[in-house]
Amino acid sequence: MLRRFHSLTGVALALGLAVIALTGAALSVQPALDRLATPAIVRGASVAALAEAVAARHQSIDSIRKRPDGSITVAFADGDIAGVERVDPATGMGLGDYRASEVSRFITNLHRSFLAGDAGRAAAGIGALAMLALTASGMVMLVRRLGGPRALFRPIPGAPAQRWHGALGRLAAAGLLLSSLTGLWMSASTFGFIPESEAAIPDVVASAGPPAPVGTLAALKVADVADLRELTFPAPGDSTDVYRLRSSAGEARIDAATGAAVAFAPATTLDRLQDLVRMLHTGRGAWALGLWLGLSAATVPVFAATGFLSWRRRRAARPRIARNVSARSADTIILVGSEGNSTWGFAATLHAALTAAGHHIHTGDMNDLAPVHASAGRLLILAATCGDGAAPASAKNFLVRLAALNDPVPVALLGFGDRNFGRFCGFADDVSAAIAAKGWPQILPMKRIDRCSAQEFAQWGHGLGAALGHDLALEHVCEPPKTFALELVEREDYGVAVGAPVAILRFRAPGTGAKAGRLPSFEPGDLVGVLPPGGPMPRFYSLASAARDGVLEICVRLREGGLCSTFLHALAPGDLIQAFVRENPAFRPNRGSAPLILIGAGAGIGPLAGFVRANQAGRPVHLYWGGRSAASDFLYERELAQHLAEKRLTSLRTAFSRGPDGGAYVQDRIAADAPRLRELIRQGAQILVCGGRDMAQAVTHALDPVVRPLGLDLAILKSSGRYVEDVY
Ligand SMILES: Cc1cc2nc3c(=O)[nH]c(=O)nc-3n(C[C@H](O)[C@H](O)[C@H](O)COP(=O)(O)O)c2cc1C
Repeated sequence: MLRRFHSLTGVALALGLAVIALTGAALSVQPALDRLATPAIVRGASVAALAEAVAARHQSIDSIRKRPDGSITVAFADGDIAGVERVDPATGMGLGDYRASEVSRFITNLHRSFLAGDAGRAAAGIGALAMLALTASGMVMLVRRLGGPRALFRPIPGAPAQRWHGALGRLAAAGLLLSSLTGLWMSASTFGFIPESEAAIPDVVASAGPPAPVGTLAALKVADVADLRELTFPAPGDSTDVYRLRSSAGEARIDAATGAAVAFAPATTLDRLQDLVRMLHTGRGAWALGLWLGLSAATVPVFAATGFLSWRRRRAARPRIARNVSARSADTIILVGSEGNSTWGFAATLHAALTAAGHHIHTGDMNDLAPVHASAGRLLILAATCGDGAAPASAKNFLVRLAALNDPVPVALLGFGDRNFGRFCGFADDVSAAIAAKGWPQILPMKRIDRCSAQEFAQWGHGLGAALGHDLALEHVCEPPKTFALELVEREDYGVAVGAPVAILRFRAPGTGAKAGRLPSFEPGDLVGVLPPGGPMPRFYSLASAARDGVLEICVRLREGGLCSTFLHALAPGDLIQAFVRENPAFRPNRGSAPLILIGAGAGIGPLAGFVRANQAGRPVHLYWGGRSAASDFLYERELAQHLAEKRLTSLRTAFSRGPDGGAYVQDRIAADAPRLRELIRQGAQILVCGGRDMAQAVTHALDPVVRPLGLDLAILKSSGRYVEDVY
């Protein structure tokens, strides 16, 4: 709901908001430029002295004014010549004619009203309201996505556009909130929604005596130029007229003969508030604030672009759900937990079949679970599993939200997973346990779907139909992922002598010269899905290279009876495969310069070697890796030696299970290095683990006593993104 509002409002108003923000950013530079161009006003100079100095140079003075840019101007008449000049606030010396900048006036009008009068002013006001709502909703979404306010400064997962959108949001939110709130106030004030100041100054009668020199008037002697807004002189020759002094303290009438303040209306709280809001919006009188607001505003076009790209990407990746009614009017809610979107395809099929059977269906992310869903008759949850039994992206907050719900709803839960993983449908199991603990009624027992099986899905559909009292035929046709061709250009073979063949395979896009294809964008740790001939389901491998390396590199262990690994191991240079890339932002080094501890075994070294290769900043990187035999399967041996020499890799600890000294495992090296590792973790190190499940488990056992003395445990490190795994 919130995301829908944020996306649609952002997409609809992007252009208008970009105009307001860019003109605002341009205007924000003005206070800093003014500060450089205008002599500073030093507290302590009296208005009387300034007026006297100015009066000495002109026959008649209309007014002395402090402009919003901080300059002091004088409107004068010398015989037939009338004009406005800038003066030095300290001496009253003339600094030349005052002329407002046409450019600045144009930009101001564009900013305030799109050059379209009152209608434009109203549109600008609506723009300020939209900016406020977008900033607030964006921050709420980011906090939810990262797992709470304390996690707000964690690395943001997702595609580059999404990451930029969130990261800029964190930087610019405070400035944008301030600008939009104050802008909204000023708009409301323009249209009379905020009452005018009620302070009224009483009518006065002047003493009508001979006017005294302006420099001698007592009430002007105690008025400071720093507080001056405007001093209007009495009309020449009219002895009943008075001086009118507007200052930050209020408005006064001053007798031209006696110099006494004959009337005074102090500034009201509303006046002061108006002044404060204007200063906070424009930065006038606070140039550093102005620049900060301007920088925040300048990010808005980048927001518009990255937001639009993320929105288009989401729309393109997910099947369209036709006739998706609002949650409030639905009798059935379908919630989807998906990382790679295939579960969304199943949800679309289920949505269409139930709608055709006469139901009113609302389908959304599992993350969107809300109290309003309890008013629907039933909840159907389709939950995929990613990582090692972990929640997929669109379901990361589900369990927390579920815990906060009280009203029971009948539920049917369908898990999507792959039997080859250790925790088959592990996340759906967690959801099932949480629902059982709440005591919510179950429409059907939980079912697990292996590798997107359309038959198993259809069977579940029959069961659901029976529970609902009508037929339900779920005929789902799995959309094959869009693949591209890759050509093997190089392979290195290891481990044959120790009975564990592993190959490093390097691919590039086929074609040469002008016909050369381009690799899609990817980073080490992302996944490549390979479709083996005759196998409908892709097999995923972690990438050891980045697209900028010019090759797509993977490390593949030959598995007995493994369709895909057998296929890949049989490839010769020049052979083609069909593949697609899937981002895996959860398994990446955090940004920054904190040390990295990379731990892996066997083919798990692939992405770790990629992280080392990508370390151009000389960040401390420590690699722990386990193989079978140094002579047979020391993967990347030469490359790692070079990285050590180039300081891309700080240290390398290897363990070989068939070593001459009886053999050791990577967890043994960790245990032996406990003090060093503890110090690195104390310095904020991030740990990235890649390899088989057993190795990963042994590593957690070895690391636990390392981190405990620091008052940490692996769950804490995991929740803050400092312990991440890619386990298979
Ligand atoms: C990186 C990765 C990790 C996975 N981990 C598991 C797992 O731990 N348990 C499981 O049953 N399935 C696992 N799977 C399989 C997915 O759950 C399965 O392919 C599912 O259909 C994906 O649905 P989605 O495309 O909607 O995300 C994993 C898939 C990938 C790509």
